[in-house]
Amino acid sequence: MTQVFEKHISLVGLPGSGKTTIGRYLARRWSMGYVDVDVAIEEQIGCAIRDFFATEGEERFREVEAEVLARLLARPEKTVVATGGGAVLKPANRERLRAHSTVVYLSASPHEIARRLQRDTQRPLLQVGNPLQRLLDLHVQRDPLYREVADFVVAGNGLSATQVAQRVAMQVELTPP
Ligand SMILES: Nc1ncnc2c1ncn2[C@@H]1O[C@H](COP(=O)(O)OP(=O)(O)OP(=O)(O)O)[C@@H](O)[C@H]1O
Ligand SMILES: O=C(O)C1=C[C@@H](O)[C@@H](O)[C@H](O)C1
Ligand SMILES: [Mg+2]
Repeated sequence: MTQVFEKHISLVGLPGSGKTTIGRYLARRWSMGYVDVDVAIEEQIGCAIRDFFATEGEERFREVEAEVLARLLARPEKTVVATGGGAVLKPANRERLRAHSTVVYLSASPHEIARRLQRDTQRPLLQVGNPLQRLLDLHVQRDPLYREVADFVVAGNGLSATQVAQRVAMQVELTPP
């Protein structure tokens, strides 16, 4: 179903909450473009985010992330935007997300996400001895920020990625913002 939206559709949530997976589904469903901010950042920096974190540090990464997000949200053609898990940390990013997109928070419990990402080696923030504890800490810090920026909150615990994607689609289609 081709949909005409006045704003981009942005997905926010913890690492592993399904932003990339569900973003791709929605873009296909609505015949819209899709962009993964992490991929756009890697194109700009010319290396893996994991390596950039290691060499340049998180603060520099957040600056690049803010630049890339601003550029993508300024594009006129409406796209589905899968943000990085930490995009909501900067107030300027939250303002831009709200101004230029309908924001969906994919909420999922740290326990569920830890199960999904058991064998992950790509997410720098989770390459620690106790990834579950890290996810619990990130959840405490970020859940209020994801909620602050969100037009819709969709809970994914116990649902498949397809089920979550269908719920997001129904919400956005039934309640056009
Ligand atoms: N609702 C779901 N149920 C089960 N598995 C899921 C669900 N959503 C995503 N997954 C799986 O969890 C993993 C992480 O999902 P994904 O890469 O889409 O998360 P992300 O939010 O984009 O993470 P990041 O912020 O690190 O980019 C993938 O293997 C994906 O298939
Ligand atoms: O949660 C985070 O802070 C991050 C999530 C990823 O999407 C990447 O943007 C990066 O690894 C940082
Ligand atoms: Mg992703």
